[in-house]
Amino acid sequence: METKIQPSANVLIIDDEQGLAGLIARILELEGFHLFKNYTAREGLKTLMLEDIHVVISDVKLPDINGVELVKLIKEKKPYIEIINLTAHGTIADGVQSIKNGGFDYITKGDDNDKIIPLVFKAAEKAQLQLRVFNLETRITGKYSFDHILGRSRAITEAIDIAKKVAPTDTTVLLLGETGTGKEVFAESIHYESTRKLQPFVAVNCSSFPSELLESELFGYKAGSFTGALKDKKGLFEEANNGTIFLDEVGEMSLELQAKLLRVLESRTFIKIGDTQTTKVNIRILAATNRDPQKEAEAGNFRLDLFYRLSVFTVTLPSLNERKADIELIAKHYLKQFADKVNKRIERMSDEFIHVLTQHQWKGNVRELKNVIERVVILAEKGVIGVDLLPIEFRTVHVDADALDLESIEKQHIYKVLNHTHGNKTEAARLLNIGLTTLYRKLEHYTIA
Ligand SMILES: Nc1ncnc2c1ncn2[C@@H]1O[C@H](COP(=O)(O)OP(=O)(O)OP(=O)(O)O)[C@@H](O)[C@H]1O
Repeated sequence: METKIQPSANVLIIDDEQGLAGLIARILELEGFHLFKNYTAREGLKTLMLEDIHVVISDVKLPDINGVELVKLIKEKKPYIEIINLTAHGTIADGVQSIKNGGFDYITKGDDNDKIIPLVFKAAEKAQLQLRVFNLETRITGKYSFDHILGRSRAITEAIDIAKKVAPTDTTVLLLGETGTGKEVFAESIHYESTRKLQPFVAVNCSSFPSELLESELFGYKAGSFTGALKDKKGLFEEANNGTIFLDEVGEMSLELQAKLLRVLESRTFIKIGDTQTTKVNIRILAATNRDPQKEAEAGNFRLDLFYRLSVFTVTLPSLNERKADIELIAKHYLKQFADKVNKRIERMSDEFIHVLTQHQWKGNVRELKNVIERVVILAEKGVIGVDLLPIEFRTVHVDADALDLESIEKQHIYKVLNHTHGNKTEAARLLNIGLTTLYRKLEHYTIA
């Protein structure tokens, strides 16, 4: 069967070695693909944000993030992109994990060179189709609108209502909330429900760059302004022109950079590194922090004037512990999503499972819950999800005031010790000063998995 691609299919190669990657790039260019190349996962993720990439070919061994893990990160952000991992000879496990993480396929370096062209054609065709569907969904049904934010509790619906009101305006919004509470999800929804929705949405995590690098990322530079600045480079503020820029972890910016950000907020102008003139942009600024900005300002880590500018309109997102009523609904949603993804038939979660989820202290909020459900779906072998699939730290015993008989206390104590050893039974038996077989017998007796 003949595979057809649009001449504009974009392929990003992420590899810190020149050899094979260079060769693949040349071959693919001859086939009509448009090539992008980065040496680290971090640079690659940035390219993905700015360009309409269809296929990523990534080495597994990258200097910053493992290429197999990168598959997950890319799929989370841009599910329509197809990823092919380059694995080393004899590391089949990496290839298998890559596909489990949502990768399109993998290629063993050196062995599979003849496979690469047909594979990239197939991946590009699939990705282009997916991108078309994605764009339609996004623009027509508003997939990134507030409707996909999960939760019916008062705490979250109030936050949604406030954010919906500010979305169509051009006002700067500061999103506050613990890690994993959905600040980026809210920022996206605000953008996609604004008049700028067909323009770029650029998200920058300010904590993932050292200060000087963040400055050049945000503002760009002129050729010759420092060693290595071979040609002019646009910064992210310029890339986001006419659209929205989301500055995540804004509280992590250095004080010097905060002063420059203040200028952008006040006049929508900035000076590129090495430039003598100002550049003007038309952007909406959304920012987020999981710190208390007032306290940070008082401690001298956050400029007070910047804080006032950013907090013209704040939206505070509730932690998951403050909206426990939503836990079951969110868990169900992700259970279905992950089960569909791996083609598993899962009927329901047991009552005990839901109870344990509701009792848990969710430090990582929705992100943590989502990860737990993904793990549970991978491990599930039956249609009903039980607590035995949860990590050990979830299976703490809730002390019932009436249950003070010796057996209950022994059960609680075993749980506690297992928690302490992160599930390591040999270590737990040693601490309990009993034999391993005895521990197993007790675990079976008390139905502790
Ligand atoms: N209300 C929600 N409904 C559905 N999914 C959510 C919700 N809140 C968060 N998530 C999911 O949880 C994960 C983390 O969300 P997000 O990145 O928006 O959090 P964050 O507050 O920006 O975290 P951080 O401060 O660590 O950057 C994402 O996968 C997101 O899809």
